[in-house]
Amino acid sequence: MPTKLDTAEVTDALAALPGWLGDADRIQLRIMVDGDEADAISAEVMRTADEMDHHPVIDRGPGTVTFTVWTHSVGGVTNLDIELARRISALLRAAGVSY
Ligand SMILES: C[C@H](O)[C@H](O)[C@H]1CNC2=NC(N)=NC(=O)C2=N1
Repeated sequence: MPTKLDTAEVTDALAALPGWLGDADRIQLRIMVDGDEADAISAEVMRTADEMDHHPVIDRGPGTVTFTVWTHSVGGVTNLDIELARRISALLRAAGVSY
C-alpha cells in the first residue's frame, strides 16, 4: 500500500512539475487542447496509466482537458501520483502541447 504524502512533500514534488497544482488530496493539470488532439492525448495518457495500473480522472471541457490524480486506495497523493504526473508531462512535451 503506497504511503500518503503530506502537504510539504506534495508541494516539493509540484515544484518540479510545472503546470501541476494541488495539495495532499489530489494534483491536477489543465491543458488547452481541442478535438482530435485532445482525443489523441487522452488515449496516450490512458495507455501509460494502464501500464502503471495507476489512472488519472480525465475531464474534457470546451478547449480543455483536465487530469486529476490521486491514489484512490489511500484517499490522497502518493509517489505513484507524482510518477504518473511526471509521465503525463513527458507525453505532453513530446506531443508539443504547451501548458
Ligand atoms: C486493481 C487495481 O490495481 C487498482 O484498482 C488500481 C487501479 N488504478 C488506480 N488508480 C489510481 N489513481 N488509484 C488507485 O488506487 C488505483 N488502483
